[in-house]
Amino acid sequence: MEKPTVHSAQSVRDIEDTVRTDFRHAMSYGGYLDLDHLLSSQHPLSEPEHHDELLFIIQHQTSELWLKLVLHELLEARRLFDADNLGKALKCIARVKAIQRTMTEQWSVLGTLTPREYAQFRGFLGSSSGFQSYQYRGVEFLLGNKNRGMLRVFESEPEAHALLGKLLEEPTLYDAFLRVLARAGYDIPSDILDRDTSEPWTFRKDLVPIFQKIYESDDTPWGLYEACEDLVDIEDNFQAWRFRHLRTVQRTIGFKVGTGGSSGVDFLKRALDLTFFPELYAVRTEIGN
Ligand code: HEM
Ligand SMILES: N[C@@H](CC(=O)c1ccccc1NC=O)C(=O)O
Repeated sequence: MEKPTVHSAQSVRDIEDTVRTDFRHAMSYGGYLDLDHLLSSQHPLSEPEHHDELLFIIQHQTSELWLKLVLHELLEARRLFDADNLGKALKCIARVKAIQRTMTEQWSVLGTLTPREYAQFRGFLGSSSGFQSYQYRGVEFLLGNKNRGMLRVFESEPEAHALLGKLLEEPTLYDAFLRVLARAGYDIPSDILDRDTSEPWTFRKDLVPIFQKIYESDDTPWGLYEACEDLVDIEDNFQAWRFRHLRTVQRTIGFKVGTGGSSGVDFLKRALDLTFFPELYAVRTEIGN
């Protein structure tokens, strides 16, 4: 006779008696997370409502939540660089890198939106566009892609304008790191340390031998080497996000002009030529054994 198969798995789990069920006077999940607010913040505009507009809204809202945390962590990393607390700064950067990977993988969700589905509600988006994301622009500013002209987009949003104005003036994460290097004894030219930090970063050839020393010397403190590689990782991850955005845009709207007024794919392509930390890439050409 065949043995009966024993199934230990069940389809119902008992709720333990100790599980709390009365939240009239106690903090609950929804209360702590303000879910009423969060989950009533999706307002599709299409009429009749298009099934896929909710996907579009949630993809953007989750991206904005992650960008909020990226900004929070990068600001803390910059503060920790200023305090010469390299270990903790790198912990913040590790979190940023993990968020970036999640944001890049998230494009696969929007990739399920077909061109026709998007065309059916695109008209309801009017002139709104990701180009107007102040948090995205804030991250770019903090990483060194400063552009005063971008502020004009935010003239009708005073808080966003003020935040970007501040980030435009302040030192970038890279500025803060170069100051760490100067304090650690590396010969960073003084005009770099005193530069007008509201200007975009421009390539400095004289930094390349300094990075070469960091990369080639066995005496380099590990944290400094690691910080250099982390910056390269951040730039790499940023470019991967831009590339997936570009490819998603191309498969969804082809070569149509953007709702924000740009040429679309062509405009986005040009962002792939941008670099935050050019010397950290240039040094690779010089590295020997
Ligand atoms: C079907 C989906 C999407 C399409 C067709 C699309 C299209 C575009 C286009 C054409 C631009 C150029 C500016 C313009 O003229 O509008 C742009 C910029 C931008 N989009 Fe999207 N986008 C999509 C999804 C997203 C998502 C999910 C995000 C996440 C936040 C996003 C963030 C941005 C950002 C930050 C920019 C500015 C990029 C830059 O300055 O280089 N986009 N998008
Ligand atoms: N620029 C997009 C529209 C778009 O994607 C969008 C519209 C409103 C809010 C966020 C958006 N996302 C990224 O640009 C387009 O041209 O179709």
